[in-house]
Amino acid sequence: MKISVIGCGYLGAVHAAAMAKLGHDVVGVDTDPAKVATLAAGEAPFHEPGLAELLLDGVEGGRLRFTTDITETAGAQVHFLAVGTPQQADSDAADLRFVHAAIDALRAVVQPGALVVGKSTVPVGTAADLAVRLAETGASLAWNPEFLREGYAIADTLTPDRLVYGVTDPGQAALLDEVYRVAIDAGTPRIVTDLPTAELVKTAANAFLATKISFINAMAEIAEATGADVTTLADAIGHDARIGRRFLNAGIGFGGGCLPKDIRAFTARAEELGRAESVAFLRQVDAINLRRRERVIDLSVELLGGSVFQKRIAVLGLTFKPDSDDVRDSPALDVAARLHGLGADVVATDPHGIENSRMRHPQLDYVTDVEAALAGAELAVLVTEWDEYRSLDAVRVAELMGSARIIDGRNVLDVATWKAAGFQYRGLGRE
Ligand SMILES: NC(=O)c1ccc[n+]([C@@H]2O[C@H](COP(=O)([O-])OP(=O)(O)OC[C@H]3O[C@@H](n4cnc5c(N)ncnc54)[C@H](O)[C@@H]3O)[C@@H](O)[C@H]2O)c1
Ligand SMILES: O=c1ccn([C@@H]2O[C@H](COP(=O)(O)OP(=O)(O)O[C@H]3O[C@H](CO)[C@@H](O)[C@H](O)[C@H]3O)[C@@H](O)[C@H]2O)c(=O)[nH]1
Repeated sequence: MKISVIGCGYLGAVHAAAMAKLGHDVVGVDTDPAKVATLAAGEAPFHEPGLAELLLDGVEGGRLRFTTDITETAGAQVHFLAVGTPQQADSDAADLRFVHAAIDALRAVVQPGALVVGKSTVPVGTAADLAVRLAETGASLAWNPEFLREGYAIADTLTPDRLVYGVTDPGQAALLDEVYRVAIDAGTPRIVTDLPTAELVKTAANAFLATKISFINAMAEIAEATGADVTTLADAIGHDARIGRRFLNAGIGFGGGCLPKDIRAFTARAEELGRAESVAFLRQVDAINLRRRERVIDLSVELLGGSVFQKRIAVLGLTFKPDSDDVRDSPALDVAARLHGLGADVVATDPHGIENSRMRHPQLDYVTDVEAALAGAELAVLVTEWDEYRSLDAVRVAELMGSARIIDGRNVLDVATWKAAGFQYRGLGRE
């Protein structure tokens, strides 16, 4: 099938490459010429395991190309919309200007009978507005929200947990079944519903995930006040299948290009709908999450005897999670910048996040080698749980550092081992 993908950032690049892998004839469109040049060369513009191989395979196989010219999408039967929906600069609401620009551009080229399929995360009600804007073209609109996780994006796209179609007629669902034939034949559950439900499924899923993380981080705050251990607590409640252990890892909290902005946009949309109280708890979810970053700063001050000023601190991790180079709303980068702001001599390291961090915070010192970051540091702060930081040898780290102090901002180190190596250890909600 001929498919176009409008917007080839994180979601769009992965989706285009995956659609080509499924045998479709795919053209990806983006307004950023540098990104298009990279993608057209079969290279990944960001770090995502497996993406580069998939892109190269598609481009060399002739099933995948990229362009800045939207008129090249004219023959497509299905146009996926994957442009960004960031938080507005001056409010919590989603900025829909890229969605509107893409729909306006598509209006001029889309053929009657074609299907435009929204994948971006949008406030509930957006799709119905867009359908009206498209009506005169003879094309129709469906919504097919995306649930991929960075770091697992390829597998999540090729073999998703579920497919959700928001449609206005059964023919749209049949066409989407053809797009996802491989997953459908493999038994992937598929939920066919209306436009607002499909939009809301996505928003609700991210709100739930964020709430689960803030719930365990709230328990971490109580654990800190009582000497309880939040990791043991998570293990214990997680054995209850109704609760489940996943997404109960306490630490410095959630970041990234999705959960933080999506819960804020949901709150803003609920206010517009006159339903502010229904999701008022999401303000608490956000506040708990941001307080965990403060906690790392407070612990740093405490461990360093009352001030971080001119103290050398090694910050291990910059990305919002491992296996990604994404530093959008990253708690790790935020902690590094705040410590620097307090006058600490911060040396930050990350396997893949330095380039993107430097663009946002050029004032920080970055080193690629973790041992170089640790050398002579008075405090180490582990804030992204990359495997190479989880597996650090405590005795070797103690030798490298001037003094053995560590904050485990992701609760991934073995407390007994680090204490045995002489460390003053602080986790979040434990020890
Ligand atoms: N990143 C994820 O893991 C993920 C997962 C699920 C859903 N989402 C949602 O998908 C959407 C995209 O997220 P992202 O992380 O890929 O964002 P992104 O910022 O990485 O990518 C957006 C891309 O759209 C391009 N663009 C903007 N306007 C355009 C236009 N008019 N025509 C063509 N291209 C245009 C930009 O140049 C950019 O490359 C958001 O709504 C996000 O919430 C993202
Ligand atoms: O127990 C946990 C689990 C996650 N996190 C943090 O939560 C954030 C988000 O993690 P994750 O959800 O794995 O990353 P994303 O790639 O942002 O994926 C989320 O956002 C996407 C965009 O909407 C959705 O498609 C995904 O389903 C949803 O999981 C990261 O900072 C993690 O460190 C925790 O602090 N504790």
